[in-house]
Amino acid sequence: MLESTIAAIAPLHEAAMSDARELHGRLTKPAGSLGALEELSVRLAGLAGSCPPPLPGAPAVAVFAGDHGVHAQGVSPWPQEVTAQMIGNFLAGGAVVNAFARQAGAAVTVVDVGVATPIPGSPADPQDAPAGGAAERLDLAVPRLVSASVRQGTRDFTVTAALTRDEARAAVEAGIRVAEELIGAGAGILLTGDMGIGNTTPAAALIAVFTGADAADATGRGTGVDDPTYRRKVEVVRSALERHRPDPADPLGVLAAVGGLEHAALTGLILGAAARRVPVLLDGVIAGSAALAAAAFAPDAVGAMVAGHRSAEPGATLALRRLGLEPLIDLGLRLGEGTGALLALPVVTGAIRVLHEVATFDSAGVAEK
Ligand SMILES: O=C(O)c1ccc[n+]([C@@H]2O[C@H](COP(=O)([O-])O)[C@@H](O)[C@H]2O)c1
Ligand SMILES: Cc1cc2nc[nH]c2cc1C
Repeated sequence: MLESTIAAIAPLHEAAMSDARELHGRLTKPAGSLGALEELSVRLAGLAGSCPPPLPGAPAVAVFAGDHGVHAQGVSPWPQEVTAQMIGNFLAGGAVVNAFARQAGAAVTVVDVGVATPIPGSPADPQDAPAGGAAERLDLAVPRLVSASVRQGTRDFTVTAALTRDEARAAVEAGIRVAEELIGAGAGILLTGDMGIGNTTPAAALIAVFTGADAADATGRGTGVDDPTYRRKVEVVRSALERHRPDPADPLGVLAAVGGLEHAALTGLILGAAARRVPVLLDGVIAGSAALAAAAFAPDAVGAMVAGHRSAEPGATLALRRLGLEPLIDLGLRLGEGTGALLALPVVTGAIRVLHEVATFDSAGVAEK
């Protein structure tokens, strides 16, 4: 499934992009006056293979959740149980992602790919929970839980590989499956979300591997760690890179060695969206690390990616720079959950709406310079 998804990812459609550039030149605005929105709309025309590209109807945010063996190294001030507790909060509609999703009109799907403790309000054994199944229709009112657990948290990658290659592949394929379900249920744009106490540590390790950055430059303060914890976090990332020496040309091996289940699943979501030529709006540093893995699997997948925002986490900027993506908003957010992507959604829709609705100089009778 991973191989066939990668094989389906193709370059942007050049003719649709030149049509979009030409149309921009005829719309009633000075050329280039919509800044980055113009190039974004051109790229989305190339992704859709048509000009104008479709308005991104039925937005869907997928929040992938997992726990991390490396949490045992004291890299986060928060207890691991908060991952499961926050899932309970997402399902009850009480988290920031829910507030922003309601504002944006986006459906919320929470995907357990590897949570270590019981999810409040859910069957004790996630294996007993009903399988996610295709959402018949995207329901905006009720957040949905998909149980796709690969294992209950990763192993501590300062001791051994976080995942086996088979586990990493299962998580990537779970993400591909979610992309296919959401697109099958009518989603015109996917948004990435994540929840996992400790997950900024594997994100930093992945970003260091794929960009070649030093551990100290790729590592940030996550939920807000103090100086001693930050120094320990940098050393944890550095020692994991030295222990595993992951090969950036082998993304599955990198995800297995120093990744996380939600990072791997997000990689799959991005690949699944790119294969179906549906845009995927990236949230913060965890999405950035997954996007690097997706680009290592399939360089053309970058054509489907839109950077929602610049997370305050320094690795996010390194990842976006490597991918050649400019973030749409830069508000110092570092929450995750998909919040930055949701805030950026109207910017993406606006960029496309211009190509649908704005009059030309000719049709509006406005004189050109
Ligand atoms: O999205 C981001 O860039 C981001 C930056 C810092 C923290 N987070 C969130 O905070 C959690 C991880 O932080 P930490 O300090 O436990 O590694 C996890 O649930 C992420 O969704 C997310
Ligand atoms: C409360 C809390 C909410 C979050 N949302 C995403 N990551 C999070 C981490 C914490 C600690």
